[in-house]
Amino acid sequence: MKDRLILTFNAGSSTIKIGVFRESVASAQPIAKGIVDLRHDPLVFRLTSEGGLAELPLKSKGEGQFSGILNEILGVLDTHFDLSTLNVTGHRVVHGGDRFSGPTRITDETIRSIESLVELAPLHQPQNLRMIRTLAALRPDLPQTASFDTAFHRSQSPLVQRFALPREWYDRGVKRYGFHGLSYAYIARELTQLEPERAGGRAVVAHLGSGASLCAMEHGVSRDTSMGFSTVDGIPMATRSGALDPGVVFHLINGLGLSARIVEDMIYKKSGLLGLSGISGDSRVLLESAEPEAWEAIDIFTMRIAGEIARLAATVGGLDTIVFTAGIGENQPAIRKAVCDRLRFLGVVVDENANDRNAAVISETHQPVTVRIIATDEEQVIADEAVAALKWR
Ligand SMILES: Nc1ncnc2c1ncn2[C@@H]1O[C@H](COP(=O)(O)OP(=O)(O)O)[C@@H](O)[C@H]1O
Ligand SMILES: CC(=O)OP(=O)(O)O
Ligand SMILES: [Mg+2]
Repeated sequence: MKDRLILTFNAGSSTIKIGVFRESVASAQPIAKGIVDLRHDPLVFRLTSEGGLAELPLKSKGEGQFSGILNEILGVLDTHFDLSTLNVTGHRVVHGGDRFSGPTRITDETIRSIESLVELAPLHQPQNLRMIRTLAALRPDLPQTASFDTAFHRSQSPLVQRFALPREWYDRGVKRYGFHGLSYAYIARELTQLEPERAGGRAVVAHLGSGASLCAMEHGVSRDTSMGFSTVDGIPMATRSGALDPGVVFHLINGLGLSARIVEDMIYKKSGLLGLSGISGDSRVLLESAEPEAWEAIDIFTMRIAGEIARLAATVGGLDTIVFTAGIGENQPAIRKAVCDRLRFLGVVVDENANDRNAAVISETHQPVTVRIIATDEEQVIADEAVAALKWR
């Protein structure tokens, strides 16, 4: 049988990640990965495959030229793989609202539903849609599927999903949805492989990337999460504030007369590590910096993460496992240690040697809480879901 290829697109707040997979009976087999960091100028497409790493400069500039970027990426991929054998393209779509509790094949009608959720995820949803539309224009006969970040959290109870607002708003969709679900689904799968009996038991997973959130799981099932209605809730991130007293927003808009758009832009794009440090939203830069503001930003970040882990442990009635994942979680020992040191009172004790080596288990043996590092793979989940969604029809 001729190879059938699957392409995945994951447009996050700062990067576009691409996966190339071969369809197989068991699951999608990865054959290449690519990334474009939208913060870089000029843009470079870094493609890793069996042949090694290729760094390919792109002509299109910045986020404004999204279709151009996508066109160039497809051109590059076509020279490496035979895209005529492409069977399906799977997309990460950040917000699925109440409508989508699992992956779906994309139709004009699903596009309209995804579009109606743009306001709820302004950093992501428009990019996800542009990807889908550009591909539909370039390859109208190619099936496309959507995998939703919100879907994994549909197992949460109304106790967790409700805001303490008048009840009618919940019925009108104003509730806590949660995000990074594709990453959490992957980690839940890995925990099940590692511990088939209990899948980590009562676990808190810390997905720390440019966007960052935490998820409390019981045996691999989502029970609570730090991101709520939108991707700005929870802990501070690279450029997002995280949870903020709504009184601050009223003050800025009603008291100081700033426009809602300016305040929104500040909260999503100029706050978090970037706003606190005044230097960078990239934790790698802050950890290298000698400026006190850089260290204060990191201290606030790790304190808020530890606080959220303690809250999430209360939702699931204790803590057996912490998992660190995504760019920061997988690669930055200093941040993991600072978080864990604040959680000693819960039985979290880090083995510094293991932590410095980014080992798979970084807690000391015979401690109540196992602390793990697991590299996440949203692309694998998108590819597997794409194959499944095609079969359902
Ligand atoms: N070795 C590393 N490689 C990539 N990112 C890293 C590394 N160490 C720390 N990071 C942090 O992780 C962030 C990217 O994480 P990632 O999970 O790829 O995020 P996203 O999907 O939101 O773009 C970067 O902004 C950076 O601050
Ligand atoms: C939901 C979200 O914040 O995604 P990302 O981390 O990819 O920006
Ligand atoms: Mg991401």
